[in-house]
Amino acid sequence: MIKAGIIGATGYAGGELVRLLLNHKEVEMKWYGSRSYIDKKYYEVYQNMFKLVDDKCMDDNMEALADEVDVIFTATPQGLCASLVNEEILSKVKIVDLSADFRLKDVKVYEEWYKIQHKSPEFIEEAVYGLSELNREDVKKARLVANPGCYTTCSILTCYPLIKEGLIQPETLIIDAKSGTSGAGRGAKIDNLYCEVNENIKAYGVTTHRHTPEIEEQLGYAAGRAFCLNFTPHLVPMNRGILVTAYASLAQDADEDAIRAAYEKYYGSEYFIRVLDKDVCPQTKWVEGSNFVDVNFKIDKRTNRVIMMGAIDNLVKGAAGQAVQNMNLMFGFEETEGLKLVPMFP
Ligand SMILES: NC(=O)C1=CN([C@@H]2O[C@H](COP(=O)(O)OP(=O)(O)OC[C@H]3O[C@@H](n4cnc5c(N)ncnc54)[C@H](OP(=O)(O)O)[C@@H]3O)[C@@H](O)[C@H]2O)C=CC1
Ligand SMILES: CC(=O)N[C@@H](CCC(=O)OP(=O)(O)O)C(=O)O
Repeated sequence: MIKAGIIGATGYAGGELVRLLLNHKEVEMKWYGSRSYIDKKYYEVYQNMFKLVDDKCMDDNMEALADEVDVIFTATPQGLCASLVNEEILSKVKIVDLSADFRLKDVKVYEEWYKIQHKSPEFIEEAVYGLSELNREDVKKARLVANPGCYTTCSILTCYPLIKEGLIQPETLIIDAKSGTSGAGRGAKIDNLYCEVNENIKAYGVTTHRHTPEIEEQLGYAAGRAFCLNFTPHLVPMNRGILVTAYASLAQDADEDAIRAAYEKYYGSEYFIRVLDKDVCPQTKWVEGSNFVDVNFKIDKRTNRVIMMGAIDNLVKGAAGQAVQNMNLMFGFEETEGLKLVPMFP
């Protein structure tokens, strides 16, 4: 058994990590990190943990935590992990950072989109982008994994095979994404009040959302060249779930058979990615509570464009589930351990 600690255990992503790790046969949960709830019982923060977790919340001291556990998850706001990590800590523990601190390889891009100064750029190069399906071998060897964002996970996985196989023109790519409100975290914000979200749908971060450079960077590697795309997120009145609808012009010679073959080539043997049957459009409910991503596509012959679709649970594959999948790879466990969750429906 390995010992695990979470900094930011009281947030939505941290709470989901606790739920998954309590069911993981190789992990013992040791540290429920928080700033606001130190010395309160964890179940007082999340009553669904009553009789399941008796521990108290601890502070967010990464130095002390590194002496107690084998793996640290940082499920904290942007900038925090980068401000705490150092070589001594990384020589003792492995870290899976759920924030964006180590996702972008160019620190200038990070500072421009996140509007904060990066506190430990020396670890950016070493950090492995933790999209397990694309970077499995590197994740296995990593000390520091940058867990991808929720929109980015769904967007990249939905489009990757077509870009990698040259079946679409990358510069024409437009990604429209919709998320449930848990994507915004547990903190009180006016934008997330019931009256603002219920019976409503709105775009936000148009042309400025910070997941844009992350998607561009990863899909740029697949394309073999840098390119720009349009990414527009929307907030919808659901608790969980992300639906991506992406549009791109077909490359010459790309047809339905070639596209289906590309999805099968990259995802046919993946446990967590399901390429749905022809004409079946992904729905967030079909993956809710699970670590699955469902993808599919349709060609519009009138416009010679392909519409790619993907659905994930933002808190599972989009955050905590993917973090556990990465941890499994880093410690040589079965990749699916603790994650063979059947989706909840309805
Ligand atoms: N929600 C989602 O769907 C996804 C979230 N993420 C990322 O995961 C991370 C956590 O997100 P989420 O759970 O949604 O956010 P929440 O706002 O729900 O939780 C934030 C957590 O961080 C802790 N925290 C806040 N400020 C500090 C600080 N200065 N020092 C130490 N701890 C602090 C909070 O603890 P306390 O209040 O007890 O002090 C809380 O546990 C973020 O980086 C987010 O971008 C990634 C993918 C998806
Ligand atoms: C609905 C909603 O607000 N979603 C969040 C994305 C959550 C996420 O994945 O964020 P990080 O990249 O910061 O880890 C947002 O748009 O900011």
